[in-house]
Amino acid sequence: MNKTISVSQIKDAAQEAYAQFKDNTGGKNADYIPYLANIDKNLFGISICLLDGRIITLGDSSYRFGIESVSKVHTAILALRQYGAEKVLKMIGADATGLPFNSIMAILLENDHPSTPLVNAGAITACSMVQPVGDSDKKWEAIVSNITDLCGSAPQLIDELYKSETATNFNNRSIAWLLKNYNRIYDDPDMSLDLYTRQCSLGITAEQLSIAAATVANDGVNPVTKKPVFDASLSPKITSLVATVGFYERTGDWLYTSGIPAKTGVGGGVMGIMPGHFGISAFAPPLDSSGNSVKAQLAIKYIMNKLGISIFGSTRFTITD
Ligand SMILES: NC(=O)CC[C@H](N)C(=O)O
Repeated sequence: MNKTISVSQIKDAAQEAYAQFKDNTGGKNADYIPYLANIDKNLFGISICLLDGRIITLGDSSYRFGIESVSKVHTAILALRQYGAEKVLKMIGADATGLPFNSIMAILLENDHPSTPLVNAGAITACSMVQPVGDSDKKWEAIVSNITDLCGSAPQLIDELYKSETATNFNNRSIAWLLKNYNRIYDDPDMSLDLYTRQCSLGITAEQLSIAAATVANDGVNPVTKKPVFDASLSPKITSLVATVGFYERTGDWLYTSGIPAKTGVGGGVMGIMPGHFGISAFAPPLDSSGNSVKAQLAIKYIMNKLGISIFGSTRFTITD
């Protein structure tokens, strides 16, 4: 089936989602990172970036929140840019773990068979791969400049979050050294962990994340700045990683109900990719038991279902004025 969807239909669906879920009180802020526990739980924003560069925003879409695990997508893209698709598959992998994002059990079970850059272990490995290996400052510059290219504007480090997370990331410290034990980390483990912690502490807006998602949906060309960021051949690789594990152990339920590959973070952000059509992001701090924003999930699901589209469906659609 073919159909057209107008920009005003998309705007209406987003507005309805915003109005319907604004006062939802489900979920609870992440509390294992002290900074996140204190963020206003009523914040709620939605942003959709179309491939012609138009952006539809609602609510707190320009509030800077902790990007957290959504940054795993960005740094996976950087590893893909620097190493290519084949090497990333060999050095990290592209499988779901089926376990929580910070699982140590997953590493033990996988032994030397790697998984994905979109859980903590693989994301720390991705940070270890960022070139130039051995140079923390230059690696950090590469990570930030890649995120800037994808979002079309710079993220800003939330120093308090970085300190809060560094002081409490004991589980991630174990992961970094366990990776070393299995030869699955390619730079100094402490440095790789610090880069990972810092990238998670970057402040980002829902609007910026929707632009980054739209860049993936647009074969690597940022639809707002028009800058080519990565080779078009990498887009399906990135979307497949996001589809496989974007919601950790809840990824199947998410894809089944929403129809869009998306990645979450415990800061409350979600970024979804609709290849060839748009990038979408929603942000609200309270999370479900797997660390995924309750309101962001509800909003994105509502919009997808209202528009009647799914990455798995046979309906082909064109977005018109
Ligand atoms: N799921 C997340 O967003 C987790 C990110 C967080 N920095 C952590 O490593 O625990």
